Amino acid sequence: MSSDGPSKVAIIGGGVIGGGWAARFLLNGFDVSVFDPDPEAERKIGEVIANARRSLPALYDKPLPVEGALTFCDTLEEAVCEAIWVQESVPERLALKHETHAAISAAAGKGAIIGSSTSGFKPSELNEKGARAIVAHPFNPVYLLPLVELVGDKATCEKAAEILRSIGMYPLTVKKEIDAHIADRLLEAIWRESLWLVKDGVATTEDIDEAIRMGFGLRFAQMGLFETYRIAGGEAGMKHFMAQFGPALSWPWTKLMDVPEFNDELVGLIAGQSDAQSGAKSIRELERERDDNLVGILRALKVSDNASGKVVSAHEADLVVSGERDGLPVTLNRQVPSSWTDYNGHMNETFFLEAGSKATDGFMALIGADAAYIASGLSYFTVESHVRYLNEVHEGDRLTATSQLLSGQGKKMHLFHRLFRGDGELAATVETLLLHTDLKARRTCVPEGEVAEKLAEFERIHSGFDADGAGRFVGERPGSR
Ligand SMILES: NC(=O)C1=CN([C@@H]2O[C@H](COP(=O)(O)OP(=O)(O)OC[C@H]3O[C@@H](n4cnc5c(N)ncnc54)[C@H](O)[C@@H]3O)[C@@H](O)[C@H]2O)C=CC1
Ligand SMILES: C[N+](C)(C)CC(=O)CC(=O)[O-]
Repeated sequence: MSSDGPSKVAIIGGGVIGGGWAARFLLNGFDVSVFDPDPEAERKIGEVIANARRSLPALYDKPLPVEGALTFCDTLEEAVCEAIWVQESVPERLALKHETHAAISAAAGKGAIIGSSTSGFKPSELNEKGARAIVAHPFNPVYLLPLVELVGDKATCEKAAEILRSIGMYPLTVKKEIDAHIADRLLEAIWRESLWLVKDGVATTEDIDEAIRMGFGLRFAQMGLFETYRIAGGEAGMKHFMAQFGPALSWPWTKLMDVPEFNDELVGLIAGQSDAQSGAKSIRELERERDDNLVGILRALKVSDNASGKVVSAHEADLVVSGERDGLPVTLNRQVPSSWTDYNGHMNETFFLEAGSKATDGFMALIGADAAYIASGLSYFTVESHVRYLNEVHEGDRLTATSQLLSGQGKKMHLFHRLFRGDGELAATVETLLLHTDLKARRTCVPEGEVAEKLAEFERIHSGFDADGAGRFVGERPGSR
């Protein structure tokens, strides 16, 4: 985003991938203009964006920027005009890519990044008729998966990488151009071998999916291939692994050098089994199932600070929670993820406390008891909390917390958090008492310096506000005092 307002991105081709790019940019505050001659494009992109809205914000414990504006254009030229990034996602046919890139190059501004989502074409092929595109190959769903393979002009790839990081993605620059880049070459190997296994009657499409998701698929999200196999070599590591399994390279473990004949019979066999396996659910339902699982996995990796979880954390660090409500600081602002809801169809009790705990973290940052302070060996420990559940909260609701300091005397920090729903209703209060603690000695101690000063300042300001609902005992009737 520029200081003059949101920057504009153009999406040329708004199918599965173009729609995903549109959602990723839009939800990160960019204005997005789409050109796609399909009369159904607006409906389809609308459905993809709806799925993105319920999943992408759920990755973060902070709010994403204000959403940009989405415009559908009648011409490619109109979409591209003044865009800082033009992303082509038309079908994978080289002649169509040439035609489209000729039009984009003619219409785009000189400084605009022109990216192609191509799964397999090299930049030298895309540009053989004079265009200036780089490959920016994403993964489906583009709004959730961080990886984008960048191939082509170094300076353009560097500029593109910076923008991709700002929208929570992970740019991987491919060292030399090659057909199908990196990941699709790996996927193609699994895909071809799987087609053989179904064609030869060894396994059904469902058996193959179970073989992936019950086993090595689980490993791949967190350690990839080489780190996983290093561990599989036992204490002797990769050398031992290679000594043991190296000979398999010349055993008949693979048919990769051969491809099954691509004909109607093969398509019928695979599509028929796939329909039997998953046809009871619509594609949009399957997408939502996939997205919920991906959010869960990405959030788990965020907690363990591993793999793609690090990308989510890095993006989250750039997001800001700020502002005031009723004169009190806003210390939490986030969307309620589906993983916070339960069998009663609303936010589970546990997560009100989690939200209160995050609001405490937010308040600690405000008084200078932030990550650097904690790393210096001082922190706060919670010793008591009281949650009042006042109104239901549902998946997708915007949850905001304000924090009021009731007392900051000595070692004590007594906070009263109010949790509000997006419609402004008070959903809960979390009253919590914390003690300032020396992390090395594991003993309480009195805070000094900036933290003590800020506590005194907040206490002075916040004492002027009422704290209706604070100090109640469990089971106390409303209005009984
Ligand atoms: N589907 C996937 O899993 C992935 C696909 N890709 C790549 O993304 C690109 C697009 O693939 P999908 O989105 O899957 O295809 P798609 O068929 O879902 O969408 C293509 C869209 O382009 C539109 N289109 C056709 N001609 C056009 C033109 N002249 N100008 C503007 N729009 C036009 C179509 O109406 C359609 O909406 C391909 O290069 C593909 O290799 C990349 C990553 C993953
Ligand atoms: C099947 N595919 C080649 C279009 C896959 C990709 O390009 C990436 C993905 O999302 O799997």
